[in-house]
Amino acid sequence: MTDADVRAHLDALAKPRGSLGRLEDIAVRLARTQDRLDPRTRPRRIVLFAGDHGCVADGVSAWPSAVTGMMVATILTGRATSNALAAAHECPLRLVDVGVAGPRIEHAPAFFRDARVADGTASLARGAAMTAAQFEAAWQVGAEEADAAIDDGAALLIAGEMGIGNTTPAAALTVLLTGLPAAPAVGRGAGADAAIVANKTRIVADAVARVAPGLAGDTLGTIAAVVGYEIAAMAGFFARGGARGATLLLDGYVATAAALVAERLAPGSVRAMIAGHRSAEPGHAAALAQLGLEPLLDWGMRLGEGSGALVALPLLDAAAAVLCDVARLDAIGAERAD
Ligand SMILES: Cc1cc2ncn([C@H]3O[C@H](COP(=O)(O)O)[C@@H](O)[C@H]3O)c2cc1C
Ligand SMILES: O=C(O)c1cccnc1
Repeated sequence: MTDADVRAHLDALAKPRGSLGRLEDIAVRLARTQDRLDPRTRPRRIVLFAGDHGCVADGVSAWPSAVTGMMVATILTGRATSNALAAAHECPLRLVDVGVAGPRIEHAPAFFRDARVADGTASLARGAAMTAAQFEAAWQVGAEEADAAIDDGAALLIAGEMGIGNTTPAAALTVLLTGLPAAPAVGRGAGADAAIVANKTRIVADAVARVAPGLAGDTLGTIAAVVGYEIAAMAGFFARGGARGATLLLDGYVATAAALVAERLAPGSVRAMIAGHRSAEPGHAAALAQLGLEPLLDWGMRLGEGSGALVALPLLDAAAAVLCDVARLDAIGAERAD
């Protein structure tokens, strides 16, 4: 199926040609991700992956690592932004601890999974963030989550993340995998001031300079040196979900860094991806451009947790509804005048 096939289908519906404007472009993209003229956005699922980052001790975030655990606890009570938006848009949510550093959750609800690979990464400022084996373990957790969602019928998948410090590995991966210099790849994350941004920029530049020579020879090991557990899990989630024919709706800068990893290690994953929005993080545009993706929204959002993808989700519902539920012009007895 080609773009032209989807356009021909849209043009045969009971409406003037092109009258739904950009919604028709979104419909084409959605249909192509599932290779069908009647793509589905339901059932769907958002999986939030949580992890901590050793580099927070090196001063890359405005927030301490303990906030990751606090937000995990908040998500478990159903009162985080991600819970609110997921509920608003009827998207079942799961939460997976793949590398949080704090105490383990006890007596968790069924939507939580403890799949902790380690108690946070080592600092990418001082050496490898994780080993190749740890990367593969986290990737596998994400792949299992995609399998479980698709086995339950999900046609559309969103990955979200919670991990104080994770815009630093996201920037390092963007620099490593797009060639963007460190300065335009590094932003304020969850509210870093100018001094933190300067320190973060130096740490990202140094880490990438240290590991980049290994990229061609040991791609997985090089990525592992600057990744985070939640990012590795999101990459495995995307690679498996895309391979099994689900639509992948991307969130912001951190999720897109995972998408870059997925595409590098499982080429072709990008065919399943739709970019929900462009984050306020300055490197996001370059990361999306590397993947050839146009964001649906550009609203200055910079939260993560899958929030931008969840806000964009109704646009895909609208595109699917048009493709699936609108009558053909010939079926109502009319002829084209346009
Ligand atoms: C209360 C709170 C809730 C969040 N939800 C997502 N993030 C987002 O901000 C963090 C990344 O920014 P940085 O790299 O600057 O630390 C991640 O946890 C990300 O999910 C949050 C951050 C905070 C503080
Ligand atoms: O765009 C993102 O993914 C993002 C931006 C700021 C903080 N956390 C995540």
